Amino acid sequence: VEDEVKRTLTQFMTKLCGDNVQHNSTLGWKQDADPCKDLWQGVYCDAQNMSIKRLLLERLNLSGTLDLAMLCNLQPLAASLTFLSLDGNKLNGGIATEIGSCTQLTRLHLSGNQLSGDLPSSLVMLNNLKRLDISSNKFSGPLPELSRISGLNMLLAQNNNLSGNIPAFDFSNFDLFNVSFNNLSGLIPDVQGHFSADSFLGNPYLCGGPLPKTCSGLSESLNHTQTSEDSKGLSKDQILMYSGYAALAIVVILFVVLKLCRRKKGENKIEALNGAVVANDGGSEKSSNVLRENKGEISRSEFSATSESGMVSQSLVVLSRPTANELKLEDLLKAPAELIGRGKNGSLYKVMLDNGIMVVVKRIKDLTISSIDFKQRMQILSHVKHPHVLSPLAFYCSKQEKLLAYEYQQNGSLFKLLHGTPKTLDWTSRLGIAATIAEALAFMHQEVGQQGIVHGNLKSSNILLKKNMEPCISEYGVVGMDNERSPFASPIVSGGASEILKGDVYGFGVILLELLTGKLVKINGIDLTDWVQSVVREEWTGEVFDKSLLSEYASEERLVNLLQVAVRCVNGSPEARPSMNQVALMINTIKEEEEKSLIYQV
Ligand SMILES: Nc1ncnc2c1ncn2[C@@H]1O[C@H](COP(=O)(O)OP(=O)(O)OP(=O)(O)O)[C@@H](O)[C@H]1O
Repeated sequence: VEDEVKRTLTQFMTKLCGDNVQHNSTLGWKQDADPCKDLWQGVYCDAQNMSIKRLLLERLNLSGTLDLAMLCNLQPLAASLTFLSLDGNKLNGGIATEIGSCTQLTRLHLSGNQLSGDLPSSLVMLNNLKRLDISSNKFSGPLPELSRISGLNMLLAQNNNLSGNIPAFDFSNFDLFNVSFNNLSGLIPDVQGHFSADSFLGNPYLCGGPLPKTCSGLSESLNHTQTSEDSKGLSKDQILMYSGYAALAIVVILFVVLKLCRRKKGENKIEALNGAVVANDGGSEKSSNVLRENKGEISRSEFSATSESGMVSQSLVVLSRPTANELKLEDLLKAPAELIGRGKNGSLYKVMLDNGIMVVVKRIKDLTISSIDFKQRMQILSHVKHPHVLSPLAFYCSKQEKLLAYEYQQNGSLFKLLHGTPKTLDWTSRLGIAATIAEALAFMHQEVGQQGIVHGNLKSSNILLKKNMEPCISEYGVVGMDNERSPFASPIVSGGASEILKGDVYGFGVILLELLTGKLVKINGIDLTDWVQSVVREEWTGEVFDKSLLSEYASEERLVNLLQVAVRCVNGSPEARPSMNQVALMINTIKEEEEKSLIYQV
């Protein structure tokens, strides 16, 4: 790496460290070392041309100043940097206009700092940007016209001080969008059913769907209110408007009270129903009905789906639209169900709905999790979408019964693909699955891991194959809902979060071993992990690999590279395991090498 780049990076880090002058050398960022060849923490390079691709400096207690101008003014860096993450530090400063020169950036993550000032309009020049996270800072001023960045699929800007209108985004492009708890105003552009009120809450002057507040007359009075902020007295219009609100509030309160009274009645019936279900669990096998008993007693209206995504209620809460738009608890109650699994976390039913859609319903076995925790967890998970993580369609929660509905994946699981017959999974597909799952898991760890929501039960039967045979992780966050020390019980995880995440890293390592060896996790009582480790110790590494991979001439070098990643993941001590982010990067490098070699072969 060129001296100029090294110098700029060390200066950039010195500024990030602020008063903590020792910090940059403990992170290995030394002028006399090489960022790509030596161990500079958080620096990831392109192995081919030794250029800096990613700077991932999350949660390192950096309390200095962010100087993006320094980084983006240096051509070689600006031309290579694709991912910059400084989440969860205590950085000051802002986003400099020069950010517009870092044109290769696909991800910019700055959440959880003390950054302030306006967002520069040069952000719009980042044509490659896909994910922007500036949440939980002190940014102010308007949102730039980010709608002009066509590939942007995530914008997290919640918990700032942003003002002005929301640009006219095409929300169908977004997996994640949140601007809640700012000072934004005006009409929300059409979200086309993609996001719920949660993404916009806490902006007193924002109006229109999906917020319950309509815009009629409000924008006008709002402009008026904002321009005459200093004037003490209320205008006639404002008095009218506020009295209108007061009347509306009274009507809403009356409505809620009425609803609660009616629901109380309904609840008793549901509890009775659940009692029957729980009691029936042991006996119901094939072609039973998940929740059929007593259904005659229940009137239709009491089971209508809650229309607000993520709202807490006794009825079915629909999380995923449009797939589950019409899904009602009643539909699940009356549909024929087939028991397809009884794992340690509960039973799994395949349910054919009236409209022909097939869903699976997981009945969570452990009922010690409180309904509040369960609902809260579902709320959080419903906002975190990744194309390779299966989101629940809906959930149901009462004291005695917790259900989760997912779309049925007819192509089965990775377990079946690897261990069923015929075995058809070639090396390129296995490497592709490993890379996709690693990236999806790294994403989930980044988005919800710090809140203690991990997969908790990662295994090949929980990796499902979608219609296009692409893999996805199912049942993310279902485990760990039970015991009292559940990470979720104390969302403020201090220092323990990464430990919890390392359980998933282990589970992922075992999946890698299954992909590489083609063997079951337990064969005649012998643990696959122990077996692989003993064979590798004896230096018979070649013996480990699935014979079918060797016979298709898969590169042994890359098999060994992937095995090394797997062995690091299943290390006995959690702290020695890499993070999922590091795992994803390592596997991507192996995959890129594989792809290059294929091009040469052609
Ligand atoms: N959405 C789905 N579509 C199709 N098959 C599924 C779906 N979810 C799970 N399965 C499959 O159904 C079977 C039973 O699933 P279940 O979750 O009960 O088993 P498990 O993973 O062994 O148990 P547990 O997760 O409780 O430890 C597994 O083979 C799994 O791959």
